[in-house]
Amino acid sequence: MANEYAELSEVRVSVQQVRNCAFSQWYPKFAGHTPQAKIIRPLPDGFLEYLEQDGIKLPNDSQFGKSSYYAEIGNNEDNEYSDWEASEDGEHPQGQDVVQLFPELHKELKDTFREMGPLTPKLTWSSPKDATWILANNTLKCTEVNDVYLLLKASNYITHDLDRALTECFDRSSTPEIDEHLQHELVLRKWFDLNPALEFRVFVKDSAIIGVSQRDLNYYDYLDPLSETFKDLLDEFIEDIVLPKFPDSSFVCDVYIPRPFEKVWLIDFNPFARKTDSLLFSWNELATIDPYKLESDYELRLVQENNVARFASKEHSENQVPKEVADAITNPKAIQELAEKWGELLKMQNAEDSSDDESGEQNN
Ligand SMILES: Nc1ncnc2c1ncn2[C@@H]1O[C@H](COP(=O)(O)OP(=O)(O)OP(=O)(O)O)[C@@H](O)[C@H]1O
Ligand SMILES: [Mg+2]
Repeated sequence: MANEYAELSEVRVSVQQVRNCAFSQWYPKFAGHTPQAKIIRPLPDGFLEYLEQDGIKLPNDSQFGKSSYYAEIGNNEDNEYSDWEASEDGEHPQGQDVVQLFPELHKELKDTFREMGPLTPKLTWSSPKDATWILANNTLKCTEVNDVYLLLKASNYITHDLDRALTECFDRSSTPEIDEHLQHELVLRKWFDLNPALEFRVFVKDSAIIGVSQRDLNYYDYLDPLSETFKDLLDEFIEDIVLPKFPDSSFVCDVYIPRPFEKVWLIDFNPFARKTDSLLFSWNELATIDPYKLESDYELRLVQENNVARFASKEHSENQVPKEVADAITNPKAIQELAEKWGELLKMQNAEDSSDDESGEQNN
């Protein structure tokens, strides 16, 4: 009975390894290989306090120009909320004091939008990927400062960065002072429309690639024939660009390889640790691959046509709605089409149910 189950393989991660993956630690080393970003560091205490507060309050300052969140809302007969009455000075009652917590940062963010245009935010390690539902476009694309606040406030991943980033580290208790001196940063990445099919996660162990996974877990028929092209590009990129500059020999690195498949873009570093999503691999598998004994080349794993259903319930799916529904929200014609499709599906299902009943009756 003793060895009936294989033990879970240990994947040890140190505080230093996690810190190496903080955006500001690696970004300056990879200029020209990673999309443009601005790092704001240190963050004012008032902003961290704001992020930790329950509830979502948005600033509504008239000083720096109007926000679309307030531009069209006014107190009129059609929307007589009781809250409005509390505010006699014409200001939105919700937002009166928020901006006072971090006025300089608020201004800096607005200036950054003016310089950079649309952008996507990230805290020290994590982006608010689980909170896209809160923006009208259902993506991480922000066009104004309030989009940034909404995403960050609505995300559990951001809370994790603030409260539990180092919990998994084996040497954490021996370095308690590190927790106190953790300096968080806000990263503002210039937005570009990337094709999720061409994003990959590269697992590097002891300076060798041990596996690569597609990052978006949908099936794309054109990826398989390109596997060798991707592997050649990745081998060169990790060997020549990443390994000489990244301080660790084991890490997980996210990349983007757009057409015409000549250049690899670095998106992010993550610790080689269980809390990093292993996507199409399992951590047990990754932990037990010995890079010195890899029999053949590493595997670039793609979602196959016949196993899409396995990944049908995706990460953050509790926060997602089908794309058709999201699109339909802004398009009346799409709503009509969606309703028609839905009706057809219901009819089909009813037909199936009644034929099941009939065959059931026959069997009885
Ligand atoms: N500059 C950008 N413009 C548009 N989209 C971007 C940009 N940078 C990143 N993204 C998108 O945001 C996603 C999340 O980014 P990133 O990998 O940095 O987040 P993360 O929170 O570290 O994710 P994980 O938890 O999986 O490590 C990427 O997969 C990519 O699709
Ligand atoms: Mg990451």
